[in-house]
Amino acid sequence: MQSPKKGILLVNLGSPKSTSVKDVKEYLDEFLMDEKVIDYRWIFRALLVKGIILNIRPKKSAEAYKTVWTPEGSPLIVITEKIQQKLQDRVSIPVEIGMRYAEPSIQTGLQKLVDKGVNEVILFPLYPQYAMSTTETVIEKAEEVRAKYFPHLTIDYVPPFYQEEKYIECLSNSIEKNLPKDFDMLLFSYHGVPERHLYKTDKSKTCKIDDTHCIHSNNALHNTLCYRHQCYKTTELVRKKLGLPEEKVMVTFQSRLGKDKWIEPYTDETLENLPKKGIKKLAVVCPAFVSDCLETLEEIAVEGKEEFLEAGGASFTYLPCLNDDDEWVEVLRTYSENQVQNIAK
Ligand SMILES: C=CC1=C(C)c2cc3[nH]c(cc4nc(cc5[nH]c(cc1n2)c(C)c5CCC(=O)O)C(CCC(=O)O)=C4C)c(C)c3C=C
Ligand SMILES: [Fe+2]
Ligand SMILES: [Fe+2]
Repeated sequence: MQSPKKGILLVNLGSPKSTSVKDVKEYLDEFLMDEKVIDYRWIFRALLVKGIILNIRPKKSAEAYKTVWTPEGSPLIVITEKIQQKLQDRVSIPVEIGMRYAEPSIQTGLQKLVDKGVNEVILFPLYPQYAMSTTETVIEKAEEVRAKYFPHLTIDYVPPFYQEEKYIECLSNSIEKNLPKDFDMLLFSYHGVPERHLYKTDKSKTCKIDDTHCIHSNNALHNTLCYRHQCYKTTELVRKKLGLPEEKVMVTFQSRLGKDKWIEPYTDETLENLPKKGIKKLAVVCPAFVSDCLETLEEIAVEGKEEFLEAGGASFTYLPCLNDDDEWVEVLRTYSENQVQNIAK
């Protein structure tokens, strides 16, 4: 038998190769044809994605990507690489990255680890909260790649860390560092998902009761797979850690696509309505994302700010994601270490 050699694979969502319409189209094709993202039967998904979305969206998305692109590439990839380097400096085993969509893919990342002699992988999906369109599709893809190309590899998955003590502490510290002294509300804007996705993964069959059930549920079967529950849980733990009153904190969901009902309240509608309710000084944080990306830098920090100020808001502060913050990298090291002892340098 081979002696075990461990390695870490950090997995994030992925970005297009470049901001060209062709590359954005190729990326969106792979992303939106994933049945865990658009969960229609293949024929209906293909009609919607290839027949409609890919004829309209790539041009608009490419323009949006151009506004956030850095000389080194997509912010999401560049930041994930920085996290990789910093984590590699702290552990004695190889660390690689893999993206669910586009390159460097999960297959590329696993191959790099295998080339370094790794036969036991700790795969870390960089999503604090579980969703069918994030954690679940990453695991499914990694298992597919493992079975096809690396049948002798063992993969351990780091579970969603939405309520883990060290993560909550780190997120709270980062918010505290960037939060202005004077603000009326701290808005937690999470990436949305179609409401139907919650029902699909809910083994307890209780999500359907209503939103408040999801938020306050103590049912472990429900809570481990309910994205809505986990977003509210992260928020509540951070709110308490920061000592903020309930009325100064709100949860919303951003980035919806298509005509289906997504989980509410929607970020864009809320940004328009808050000034009318006397909320003039707003701070916004996006904890579904560990690294800044198109959805935070363009949709929230630029578009969201504009919407809020045009609706009568006075100030809008976007609080950055954890990115390659040292305390966050240390949290990643600790959680990876929980899967395997003695990896610290
Ligand atoms: C953080 C968790 C994410 C969930 C949940 C999620 C669900 C989800 N997303 C789409 C559609 C799009 N998302 C897009 C970008 C995007 N999404 C996430 C994360 C989650 N998505 C990230 C980190 C990014 C940014 C990627 C980057 O390169 O910076 C896009 C592409 C951009 C655009 O055209 O607007 C789409 C489309 C669906 C349909 C969905 C749930 C079903
Ligand atoms: Fe998304
Ligand atoms: Fe739920």
